[in-house]
Amino acid sequence: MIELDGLTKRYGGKTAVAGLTFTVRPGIVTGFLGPNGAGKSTTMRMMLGLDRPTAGRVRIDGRRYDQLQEPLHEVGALLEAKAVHPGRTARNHLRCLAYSNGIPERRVGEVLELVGLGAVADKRPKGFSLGMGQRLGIASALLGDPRILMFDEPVNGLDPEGIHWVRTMMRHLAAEGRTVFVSSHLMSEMALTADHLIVIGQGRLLADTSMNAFIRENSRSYVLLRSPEPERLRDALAAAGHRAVAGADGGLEVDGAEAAALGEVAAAAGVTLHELSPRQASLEEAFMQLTHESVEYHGRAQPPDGAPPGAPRGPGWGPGAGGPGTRGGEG
Ligand SMILES: Nc1ncnc2c1ncn2[C@@H]1O[C@H](COP(=O)(O)OP(=O)(O)OP(=O)(O)O)[C@@H](O)[C@H]1O
Repeated sequence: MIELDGLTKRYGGKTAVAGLTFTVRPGIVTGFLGPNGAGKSTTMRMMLGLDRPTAGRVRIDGRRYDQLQEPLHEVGALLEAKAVHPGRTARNHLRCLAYSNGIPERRVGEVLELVGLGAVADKRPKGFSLGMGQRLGIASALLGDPRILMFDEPVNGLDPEGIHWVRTMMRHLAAEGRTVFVSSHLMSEMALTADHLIVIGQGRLLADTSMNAFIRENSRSYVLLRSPEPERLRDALAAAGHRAVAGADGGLEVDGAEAAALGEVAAAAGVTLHELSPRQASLEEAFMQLTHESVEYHGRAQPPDGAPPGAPRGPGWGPGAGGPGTRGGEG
Protein backbone atom coordinates (compact mmCIF):
# COMPACT_ATOMS: atom_id res chain seq x y z
CA MET A 1 0.00 0.00 0.00
CA ILE A 2 1.21 3.53 -0.78
CA GLU A 3 -0.12 6.47 1.25
CA LEU A 4 0.29 10.12 0.29
CA ASP A 5 -0.54 12.78 2.82
CA GLY A 6 -0.56 16.43 1.78
CA LEU A 7 2.28 15.82 -0.69
CA THR A 8 3.49 19.12 -2.13
CA LYS A 9 6.33 20.17 -4.42
CA ARG A 10 7.21 23.74 -5.33
CA TYR A 11 9.90 24.76 -7.81
CA GLY A 12 10.57 28.40 -7.00
CA GLY A 13 7.22 30.14 -7.45
CA LYS A 14 5.70 27.18 -9.35
CA THR A 15 3.63 24.60 -7.47
CA ALA A 16 4.00 21.33 -9.38
CA VAL A 17 2.19 19.16 -6.79
CA ALA A 18 -0.33 20.74 -4.42
CA GLY A 19 -1.26 18.84 -1.25
CA LEU A 20 -2.05 15.41 -2.70
CA THR A 21 -3.66 12.97 -0.28
CA PHE A 22 -4.68 9.52 -1.50
CA THR A 23 -4.00 5.81 -0.97
CA VAL A 24 -2.93 3.24 -3.56
CA ARG A 25 -4.25 -0.18 -2.55
CA PRO A 26 -2.99 -3.71 -3.28
CA GLY A 27 -4.78 -6.20 -5.53
CA ILE A 28 -5.98 -3.66 -8.09
CA VAL A 29 -4.52 -1.48 -10.85
CA THR A 30 -4.70 2.19 -9.87
CA GLY A 31 -4.51 4.59 -12.81
CA PHE A 32 -2.84 7.97 -12.24
CA LEU A 33 -4.26 10.31 -14.81
CA GLY A 34 -3.66 13.91 -15.70
CA PRO A 35 -2.92 16.08 -18.73
CA ASN A 36 0.69 16.89 -19.66
CA GLY A 37 2.39 18.88 -16.93
CA ALA A 38 -0.20 17.92 -14.27
CA GLY A 39 2.51 16.72 -11.89
CA LYS A 40 2.37 12.94 -12.34
CA SER A 41 6.10 12.37 -12.83
CA THR A 42 6.99 14.75 -9.99
CA THR A 43 4.59 12.86 -7.68
CA MET A 44 6.05 9.49 -8.68
CA ARG A 45 9.60 10.75 -8.19
CA MET A 46 8.68 11.87 -4.65
CA MET A 47 7.05 8.49 -3.99
CA LEU A 48 10.39 6.87 -4.87
CA GLY A 49 12.46 9.27 -2.80
CA LEU A 50 14.08 10.78 -5.93
CA ASP A 51 12.68 14.24 -5.20
CA ARG A 52 12.26 15.81 -1.79
CA PRO A 53 8.72 17.04 -1.02
CA THR A 54 8.33 20.71 -0.07
CA ALA A 55 5.62 19.51 2.36
CA GLY A 56 3.66 16.38 3.15
CA ARG A 57 4.80 12.77 3.11
CA VAL A 58 4.70 9.41 1.35
CA ARG A 59 4.61 6.05 3.14
CA ILE A 60 5.23 2.71 1.44
CA ASP A 61 3.79 -0.06 3.60
CA GLY A 62 4.17 2.38 6.48
CA ARG A 63 7.77 3.47 5.75
CA ARG A 64 9.63 6.14 3.77
CA TYR A 65 11.31 4.86 0.60
CA ASP A 66 14.76 5.49 2.09
CA GLN A 67 13.81 3.34 5.11
CA LEU A 68 13.15 0.28 2.93
CA GLN A 69 15.87 -2.31 3.56
CA GLU A 70 15.77 -3.96 0.14
CA PRO A 71 14.08 -1.39 -2.10
CA LEU A 72 14.11 -3.43 -5.35
CA HIS A 73 12.41 -6.32 -3.54
CA GLU A 74 9.71 -4.00 -2.25
CA VAL A 75 9.11 -1.44 -5.01
CA GLY A 76 9.75 -1.80 -8.74
CA ALA A 77 9.48 1.29 -10.90
CA LEU A 78 9.59 2.31 -14.53
CA LEU A 79 10.15 6.03 -14.82
CA GLU A 80 10.07 7.96 -18.08
CA ALA A 81 13.76 8.41 -18.78
CA LYS A 82 15.47 5.21 -17.77
CA ALA A 83 19.23 5.46 -17.63
CA VAL A 84 20.90 2.48 -19.26
CA HIS A 85 24.68 2.19 -19.67
CA PRO A 86 25.21 2.45 -23.46
CA GLY A 87 28.03 -0.10 -23.53
CA ARG A 88 26.22 -2.89 -21.66
CA THR A 89 23.96 -5.50 -23.20
CA ALA A 90 20.40 -5.81 -21.90
CA ARG A 91 21.40 -8.94 -19.98
CA ASN A 92 24.45 -7.29 -18.42
CA HIS A 93 22.45 -4.21 -17.47
CA LEU A 94 20.05 -6.44 -15.53
CA ARG A 95 22.91 -8.53 -14.11
CA CYS A 96 24.50 -5.40 -12.63
CA LEU A 97 21.19 -4.36 -11.10
CA ALA A 98 20.64 -7.87 -9.73
CA TYR A 99 24.17 -8.11 -8.34
CA SER A 100 24.01 -4.77 -6.52
CA ASN A 101 20.65 -5.66 -4.99
CA GLY A 102 21.33 -9.23 -3.89
CA ILE A 103 19.02 -10.74 -6.51
CA PRO A 104 19.95 -14.21 -7.85
CA GLU A 105 21.27 -14.19 -11.43
CA ARG A 106 18.71 -16.71 -12.70
CA ARG A 107 16.07 -14.02 -12.20
CA VAL A 108 17.70 -12.00 -15.04
CA GLY A 109 16.89 -14.71 -17.60
CA GLU A 110 13.38 -15.05 -16.17
CA VAL A 111 12.48 -11.37 -16.51
CA LEU A 112 14.06 -11.12 -19.99
CA GLU A 113 11.77 -13.94 -21.14
CA LEU A 114 8.82 -12.42 -19.28
CA VAL A 115 9.10 -9.12 -21.19
CA GLY A 116 9.85 -10.78 -24.54
CA LEU A 117 13.48 -9.63 -24.84
CA GLY A 118 15.01 -13.12 -24.63
CA ALA A 119 16.13 -13.06 -28.28
CA VAL A 120 17.91 -9.68 -28.00
CA ALA A 121 19.25 -10.14 -24.47
CA ASP A 122 22.86 -9.96 -25.65
CA LYS A 123 22.40 -6.82 -27.76
CA ARG A 124 23.18 -3.30 -26.60
CA PRO A 125 20.08 -1.22 -25.72
CA LYS A 126 21.35 1.79 -27.70
CA GLY A 127 20.05 0.01 -30.82
CA PHE A 128 16.68 -0.72 -29.20
CA SER A 129 13.42 0.82 -30.37
CA LEU A 130 11.47 2.93 -27.86
CA GLY A 131 9.20 -0.07 -27.25
CA MET A 132 12.12 -2.42 -26.57
CA GLY A 133 13.56 0.19 -24.19
CA GLN A 134 10.23 0.26 -22.34
CA ARG A 135 10.30 -3.54 -22.08
CA LEU A 136 13.81 -3.40 -20.63
CA GLY A 137 12.64 -0.79 -18.10
CA ILE A 138 9.74 -3.06 -17.14
CA ALA A 139 12.16 -5.99 -16.79
CA SER A 140 14.23 -3.88 -14.33
CA ALA A 141 11.09 -3.08 -12.35
CA LEU A 142 10.15 -6.76 -12.11
CA LEU A 143 13.67 -7.96 -11.27
CA GLY A 144 13.26 -8.00 -7.46
CA ASP A 145 9.74 -9.55 -7.69
CA PRO A 146 8.39 -6.57 -5.69
CA ARG A 147 4.97 -6.30 -4.04
CA ILE A 148 4.58 -2.71 -5.28
CA LEU A 149 4.99 -1.61 -8.90
CA MET A 150 4.94 1.90 -10.31
CA PHE A 151 4.93 2.61 -14.04
CA ASP A 152 5.16 6.10 -15.55
CA GLU A 153 3.48 6.09 -18.99
CA PRO A 154 4.48 2.45 -19.70
CA VAL A 155 2.76 2.17 -23.09
CA ASN A 156 4.55 5.17 -24.60
CA GLY A 157 6.13 4.11 -27.87
CA LEU A 158 4.66 0.61 -27.85
CA ASP A 159 2.85 -0.92 -30.81
CA PRO A 160 -0.68 -2.35 -30.33
CA GLU A 161 0.67 -5.82 -29.48
CA GLY A 162 3.02 -4.24 -26.91
CA ILE A 163 0.21 -2.13 -25.43
CA HIS A 164 -1.95 -5.24 -25.07
CA TRP A 165 0.93 -7.06 -23.43
CA VAL A 166 1.57 -4.27 -20.87
CA ARG A 167 -2.15 -4.08 -20.06
CA THR A 168 -2.42 -7.84 -19.53
CA MET A 169 0.75 -7.89 -17.44
CA MET A 170 -0.45 -5.09 -15.13
CA ARG A 171 -3.78 -6.80 -14.57
CA HIS A 172 -1.99 -10.08 -13.90
CA LEU A 173 0.38 -8.45 -11.37
CA ALA A 174 -2.59 -6.89 -9.55
CA ALA A 175 -4.46 -10.22 -9.56
CA GLU A 176 -1.46 -11.68 -7.73
CA GLY A 177 -2.22 -9.22 -4.93
CA ARG A 178 0.43 -6.62 -5.81
CA THR A 179 -0.03 -2.86 -5.65
CA VAL A 180 0.09 -1.52 -9.23
CA PHE A 181 0.22 2.24 -9.82
CA VAL A 182 0.38 3.42 -13.43
CA SER A 183 0.36 6.91 -14.90
CA SER A 184 -1.10 7.95 -18.23
CA HIS A 185 -2.49 11.01 -19.97
CA LEU A 186 -4.95 8.84 -21.94
CA MET A 187 -8.32 8.09 -20.35
CA SER A 188 -9.17 5.52 -23.04
CA GLU A 189 -6.07 3.52 -22.13
CA MET A 190 -6.86 3.67 -18.40
CA ALA A 191 -10.46 2.60 -19.00
CA LEU A 192 -9.10 -0.70 -20.32
CA THR A 193 -6.55 -1.23 -17.55
CA ALA A 194 -7.36 0.42 -14.23
CA ASP A 195 -9.82 -0.58 -11.50
CA HIS A 196 -9.37 2.69 -9.65
CA LEU A 197 -8.59 6.21 -10.84
CA ILE A 198 -6.69 9.10 -9.33
CA VAL A 199 -7.04 12.19 -11.54
CA ILE A 200 -4.90 15.30 -11.04
CA GLY A 201 -4.69 18.66 -12.80
CA GLN A 202 -2.09 21.34 -12.07
CA GLY A 203 -0.89 19.28 -9.15
CA ARG A 204 -4.32 19.11 -7.47
CA LEU A 205 -6.50 16.07 -6.82
CA LEU A 206 -9.56 16.20 -9.11
CA ALA A 207 -10.96 12.69 -8.62
CA ASP A 208 -10.30 9.58 -6.51
CA THR A 209 -12.88 7.07 -7.68
CA SER A 210 -13.44 3.53 -8.89
CA MET A 211 -13.24 3.11 -12.66
CA ASN A 212 -16.74 1.61 -12.71
CA ALA A 213 -18.18 4.65 -10.91
CA PHE A 214 -16.37 6.99 -13.30
CA ILE A 215 -17.74 5.10 -16.30
CA ARG A 216 -21.25 5.03 -14.81
CA GLU A 217 -21.25 8.75 -14.12
CA ASN A 218 -19.65 9.84 -17.36
CA SER A 219 -20.97 7.53 -20.07
CA ARG A 220 -23.67 9.68 -21.60
CA SER A 221 -25.88 7.94 -24.19
CA TYR A 222 -27.59 10.02 -26.84
CA VAL A 223 -28.89 9.87 -30.40
CA LEU A 224 -27.22 11.91 -33.14
CA LEU A 225 -29.49 13.18 -35.93
CA ARG A 226 -28.42 14.94 -39.10
CA SER A 227 -30.79 16.61 -41.50
CA PRO A 228 -30.63 19.16 -44.34
CA GLU A 229 -33.48 20.95 -42.47
CA PRO A 230 -32.15 21.13 -38.89
CA GLU A 231 -34.56 23.86 -37.75
CA ARG A 232 -37.66 21.95 -38.92
CA LEU A 233 -36.27 18.80 -37.30
CA ARG A 234 -35.61 20.61 -34.03
CA ASP A 235 -39.19 22.00 -34.03
CA ALA A 236 -40.72 18.59 -34.80
CA LEU A 237 -38.71 16.97 -32.01
CA ALA A 238 -39.65 19.74 -29.56
CA ALA A 239 -43.35 19.30 -30.43
CA ALA A 240 -42.98 15.60 -29.57
CA GLY A 241 -41.30 16.47 -26.24
CA HIS A 242 -37.66 15.84 -27.20
CA ARG A 243 -35.05 18.50 -26.52
CA ALA A 244 -32.39 18.58 -29.26
CA VAL A 245 -29.08 20.37 -28.74
CA ALA A 246 -26.52 21.24 -31.41
CA GLY A 247 -23.72 18.66 -31.56
CA ALA A 248 -20.03 19.32 -32.12
CA ASP A 249 -20.19 18.59 -35.84
CA GLY A 250 -23.38 20.30 -36.97
CA GLY A 251 -25.76 17.47 -36.01
CA LEU A 252 -28.46 17.48 -33.33
CA GLU A 253 -28.16 15.42 -30.14
CA VAL A 254 -31.07 14.07 -28.11
CA ASP A 255 -30.68 12.45 -24.69
CA GLY A 256 -33.04 9.88 -23.18
CA ALA A 257 -34.83 8.67 -26.31
CA GLU A 258 -34.67 5.66 -28.63
CA ALA A 259 -33.36 6.24 -32.16
CA ALA A 260 -36.44 4.51 -33.59
CA ALA A 261 -38.84 6.86 -31.79
CA LEU A 262 -36.97 9.92 -33.06
CA GLY A 263 -36.98 8.51 -36.61
CA GLU A 264 -40.76 8.15 -36.36
CA VAL A 265 -41.09 11.79 -35.29
CA ALA A 266 -39.00 12.95 -38.28
CA ALA A 267 -40.97 10.76 -40.70
CA ALA A 268 -44.33 11.98 -39.38
CA ALA A 269 -43.18 15.59 -39.91
CA GLY A 270 -41.84 14.81 -43.40
CA VAL A 271 -38.29 15.87 -42.44
CA THR A 272 -35.48 14.17 -44.35
CA LEU A 273 -32.82 12.52 -42.20
CA HIS A 274 -29.25 11.93 -43.37
CA GLU A 275 -28.19 10.27 -40.14
CA LEU A 276 -29.85 8.69 -37.12
CA SER A 277 -27.36 6.96 -34.84
CA PRO A 278 -27.21 5.95 -31.17
CA ARG A 279 -23.94 7.24 -29.64
CA GLN A 280 -22.08 7.16 -26.36
CA ALA A 281 -19.84 10.04 -25.27
CA SER A 282 -16.27 8.85 -24.87
CA LEU A 283 -14.60 8.68 -21.48
CA GLU A 284 -11.79 10.73 -23.02
CA GLU A 285 -14.30 13.58 -23.34
CA ALA A 286 -15.38 13.22 -19.71
CA PHE A 287 -11.73 13.30 -18.65
CA MET A 288 -11.07 16.41 -20.75
CA GLN A 289 -14.06 18.15 -19.20
CA LEU A 290 -12.86 17.25 -15.71
CA THR A 291 -9.35 18.56 -16.35
CA HIS A 292 -10.20 21.38 -18.77
CA GLU A 293 -9.68 24.20 -16.28
CA SER A 294 -6.33 22.79 -15.25
CA VAL A 295 -4.74 22.26 -18.66
CA GLU A 296 -1.75 24.57 -18.90
CA TYR A 297 -1.63 25.01 -22.66
CA HIS A 298 -4.84 24.80 -24.67
CA GLY A 299 -4.95 24.16 -28.40
CA ARG A 300 -7.21 26.44 -30.37
CA ALA A 301 -10.85 25.35 -30.01
CA GLN A 302 -12.94 26.71 -32.86
CA PRO A 303 -16.65 26.04 -33.27
CA PRO A 304 -17.13 23.75 -36.26
CA ASP A 305 -18.24 25.38 -39.50
CA GLY A 306 -21.94 26.08 -39.45
CA ALA A 307 -22.35 25.42 -35.72
CA PRO A 308 -24.55 28.01 -34.06
CA PRO A 309 -22.93 30.35 -31.53
CA GLY A 310 -22.82 28.76 -28.10
CA ALA A 311 -23.04 25.26 -29.50
CA PRO A 312 -21.05 22.69 -27.52
CA ARG A 313 -17.57 22.53 -29.02
CA GLY A 314 -15.27 19.67 -29.67
CA PRO A 315 -12.07 19.76 -27.67
CA GLY A 316 -9.17 21.71 -29.14
CA TRP A 317 -6.94 18.65 -28.85
CA GLY A 318 -7.26 14.88 -28.66
CA PRO A 319 -10.00 12.74 -30.14
CA GLY A 320 -13.64 13.86 -30.13
CA ALA A 321 -16.63 11.64 -29.32
CA GLY A 322 -15.77 8.12 -30.21
CA GLY A 323 -16.72 4.63 -29.19
CA PRO A 324 -17.81 3.87 -25.67
CA GLY A 325 -14.21 3.23 -24.64
CA THR A 326 -15.31 1.09 -21.75
CA ARG A 327 -13.76 -2.18 -20.78
CA GLY A 328 -15.75 -5.36 -20.88
CA GLY A 329 -15.89 -8.21 -18.44
CA GLU A 330 -15.68 -6.14 -15.27
CA GLY A 331 -18.60 -6.31 -12.87
N1 LIG B 1 12.89 20.40 -12.02
C1 LIG B 1 11.88 21.21 -12.29
N2 LIG B 1 12.02 22.56 -12.19
C2 LIG B 1 10.99 23.40 -12.45
N3 LIG B 1 9.75 23.00 -12.80
C3 LIG B 1 9.54 21.67 -12.93
C4 LIG B 1 10.58 20.71 -12.68
N4 LIG B 1 10.06 19.47 -12.86
C5 LIG B 1 8.77 19.65 -13.23
N5 LIG B 1 8.45 20.96 -13.27
C6 LIG B 1 7.14 21.54 -13.59
O1 LIG B 1 6.18 20.92 -12.76
C7 LIG B 1 4.98 20.65 -13.47
C8 LIG B 1 4.64 19.18 -13.38
O2 LIG B 1 5.55 18.42 -14.19
P1 LIG B 1 5.49 16.84 -14.31
O3 LIG B 1 6.59 16.43 -15.24
O4 LIG B 1 5.48 16.23 -12.97
O5 LIG B 1 4.09 16.62 -15.00
P2 LIG B 1 3.48 15.32 -15.69
O6 LIG B 1 2.08 15.22 -15.24
O7 LIG B 1 4.37 14.14 -15.43
O8 LIG B 1 3.51 15.70 -17.21
P3 LIG B 1 4.00 14.89 -18.49
O9 LIG B 1 2.92 13.92 -18.80
O10 LIG B 1 4.10 15.98 -19.53
O11 LIG B 1 5.33 14.29 -18.14
C9 LIG B 1 5.20 21.15 -14.89
O12 LIG B 1 4.65 22.44 -15.01
C10 LIG B 1 6.71 21.19 -15.01
O13 LIG B 1 7.09 22.20 -15.92
